[in-house]
Amino acid sequence: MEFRQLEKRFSPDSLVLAVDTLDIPAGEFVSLVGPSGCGKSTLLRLVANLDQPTAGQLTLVDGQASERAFVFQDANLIPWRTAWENIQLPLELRGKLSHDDRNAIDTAIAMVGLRVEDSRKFPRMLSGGMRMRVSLARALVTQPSILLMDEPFAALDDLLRNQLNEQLLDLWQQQKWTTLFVTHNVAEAVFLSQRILVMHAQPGRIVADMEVPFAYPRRSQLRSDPDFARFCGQVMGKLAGVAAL
Ligand SMILES: Nc1ncnc2c1ncn2[C@@H]1O[C@H](COP(=O)(O)OP(=O)(O)OP(=O)(O)O)[C@@H](O)[C@H]1O
Repeated sequence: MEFRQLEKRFSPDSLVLAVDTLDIPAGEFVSLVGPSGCGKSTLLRLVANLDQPTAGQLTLVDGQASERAFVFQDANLIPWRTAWENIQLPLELRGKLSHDDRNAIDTAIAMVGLRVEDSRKFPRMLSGGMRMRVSLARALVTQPSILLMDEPFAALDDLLRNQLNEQLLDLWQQQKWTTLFVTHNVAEAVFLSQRILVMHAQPGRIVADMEVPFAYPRRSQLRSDPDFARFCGQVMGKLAGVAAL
């Protein structure tokens, strides 16, 4: 993913996002952190092709443009469809469902740890964590090469969030999507990512590009490692520097 002099304005006199040079290799897990309104979601929307830059270029190389999937903070499920039927939706939009599509749905359900009996339920019958698993399965069913996640676990309790973080990492290690993950939680960004981009507001710019020095697979014990706490402190320091600007 190559960003070159990329700019986004919503009106001529307000520059919301400016990314001069940024390269994200295929398969990398990158988190974006920064103050509210600094343009994190805008950057994700540009990568998702949900919005267009007003200047510059964003190039997706190596066939990455083929499939991009987006997971939002709100699971955004259709209430009158079962979980299974929600997951089926992106395949349905491509055309008539094939036998392979049905297998892909079953695989996605198994990947996110959803029970088959829960996949037959309607969203209102599922917990917040299960709804997020359905939302993730709906993103994964298309076998994306790019996964865009905008605070997907922010509404969940810490225990569940940690569990889902670990499961997400296991899946990423198997599937190696190029992943852009927006979060306000520094520990979550450090636990998940290979690289953290710290952003600054007005206009949204990347002010620090930090490599996370922990090997995969990462297990829950990492969260109580003093080196983990130290690195979180460094990221917090960059964020505090941004807030002080
Ligand atoms: N469609 C739009 N029209 C006008 N302004 C917009 C639009 N979308 C976003 N903005 C503005 O662009 C800026 C960046 O918004 P964005 O949602 O990308 O920030 P963010 O970093 O994701 O914020 P948060 O952490 O609060 O979710 C904000 O000032 C916002 O008001």
